[in-house]
Amino acid sequence: MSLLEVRNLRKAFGGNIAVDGVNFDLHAGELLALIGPNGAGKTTTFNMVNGQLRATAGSIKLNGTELTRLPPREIAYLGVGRTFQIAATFASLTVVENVQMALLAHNRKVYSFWKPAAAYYREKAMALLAQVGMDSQADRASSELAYGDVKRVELAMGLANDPKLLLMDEPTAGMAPKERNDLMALTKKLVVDRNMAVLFTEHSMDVVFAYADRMIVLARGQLIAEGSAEEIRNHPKVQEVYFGTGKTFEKKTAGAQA
Ligand SMILES: Nc1ncnc2c1ncn2[C@@H]1O[C@H](COP(=O)(O)OP(=O)(O)OP(=O)(O)O)[C@@H](O)[C@H]1O
Repeated sequence: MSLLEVRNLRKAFGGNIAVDGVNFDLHAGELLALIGPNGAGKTTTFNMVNGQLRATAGSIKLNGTELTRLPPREIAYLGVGRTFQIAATFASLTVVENVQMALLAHNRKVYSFWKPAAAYYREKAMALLAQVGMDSQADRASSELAYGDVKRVELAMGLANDPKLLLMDEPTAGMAPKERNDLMALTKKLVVDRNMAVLFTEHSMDVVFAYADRMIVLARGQLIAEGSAEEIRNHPKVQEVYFGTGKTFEKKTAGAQA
């Protein structure tokens, strides 16, 4: 059985059908990219998987449990995580405190005014930071971190609920090529080490082709292709929808920059 089974998933916003009968599977230990041009329905699909949006029709099962009528909290509890965007919210906290806050949220603890955040889950938070290579920077202010390091901390926070499936919405947006590759190599390692699944959206085709085990392509709400980098690159429908968008599918020449 697949970890995640999406069947005939549909979302209409009034007359606008954002997701139109989408089917796909995702297995433990797999890094699956969800790609497609702007407005294809990627974010809407994501938001239905984690319960932020209610599907108009169709089914989403995690290990056989139907998610479509569950609230986001229950879905998180069942093992669907999502990377946080900490930049705006928790810049005033230290690195480790950010992860502690994510652990607090997951464990439904009520934060007490009289007990500083530093008192909760420090050890567990340090263990998560070690997994993303950020334990040596645990007590720094998050606001001082380089962007690539912020993304690592976000990844550690996403692991706070020990997810079976982690959703990552454009994880490498705004990053330089080297940082991008480091973050995706780390993500891939976590997928293997933890035997979890990752579903990620991404606009950088280089990242997708280099790291995804498999990819699915949406266009105007419909799934138009599914397969390996090679299959997607050569898929006529994919080439058609990307034609003119500036995203190319040529094979990389030897020595080309990722
Ligand atoms: N809350 C909403 N209300 C109405 N229409 C929406 C809403 N959210 C998304 N849509 C529409 O649904 C379609 C799919 O949008 P979605 O954001 O899922 O695409 P996307 O593939 O994530 O695009 P992008 O790559 O630009 O983020 C678009 O036509 C969009 O305008």
